[in-house]
Amino acid sequence: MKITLQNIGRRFNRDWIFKGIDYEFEQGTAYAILGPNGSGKSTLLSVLNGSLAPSAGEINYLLEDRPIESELVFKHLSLAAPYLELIEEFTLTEMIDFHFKFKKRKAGIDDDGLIGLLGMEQSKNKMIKYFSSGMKQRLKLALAFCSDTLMLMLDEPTSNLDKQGVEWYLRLVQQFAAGRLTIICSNQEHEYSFCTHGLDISDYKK
Ligand SMILES: Nc1ncnc2c1ncn2[C@@H]1O[C@H](COP(=O)(O)OP(=O)(O)OP(=O)(O)O)[C@@H](O)[C@H]1O
Repeated sequence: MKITLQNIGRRFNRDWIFKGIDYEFEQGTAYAILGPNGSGKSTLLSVLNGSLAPSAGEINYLLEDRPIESELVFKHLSLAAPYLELIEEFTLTEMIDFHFKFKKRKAGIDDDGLIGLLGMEQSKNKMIKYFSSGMKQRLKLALAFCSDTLMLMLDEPTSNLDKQGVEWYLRLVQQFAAGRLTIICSNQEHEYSFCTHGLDISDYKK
């Protein structure tokens, strides 16, 4: 999988959030999208995952050298972000089963394996609405990591996680990000320090 940006810009009304981004994202590499609060990291991630059209420029996706339409890109990616909601009325087991109706599981990841990875054996039948904010964040991350997708896009992955949660996240990165195209939106070094490439939104403000 490869994503190519040519002269990409996005504006809301008359305000350009970023302009003139030329960049390539390649399979097997981890990228950090950096910048202060409100600089446009989540906006760029939405452009990259096909949920927001750019206002200028061209974005192209190649899967094994074949082009993919931006409307179909979602099939190949997993996204975890603060603005993505879990289904509060589901129990943990129901949420996992629902998620994997749409995405293939990574080999060897059954319900018990995933619940073990989360350390939530006691909460199998608890409704998501009774989960703490850290438990919800762990669940979003685990569902993204354990889906068999080529691209992993994580926006503020350690929000609501305590120190142990951050260590848990970094172990999942080691275990499940290898070989994928990984993109982390962040302004906290501990959550992106494993990334080998960085794109700073502040460089594209004009
Ligand atoms: N739908 C929208 N309509 C108008 N303005 C928007 C919209 N979405 C985002 N913006 C604006 O675009 C700018 C960038 O927002 P974005 O959420 O991408 O920043 P961010 O770098 O991810 O911020 P944070 O670190 O706080 O999450 C902000 O000024 C925001 O108000």
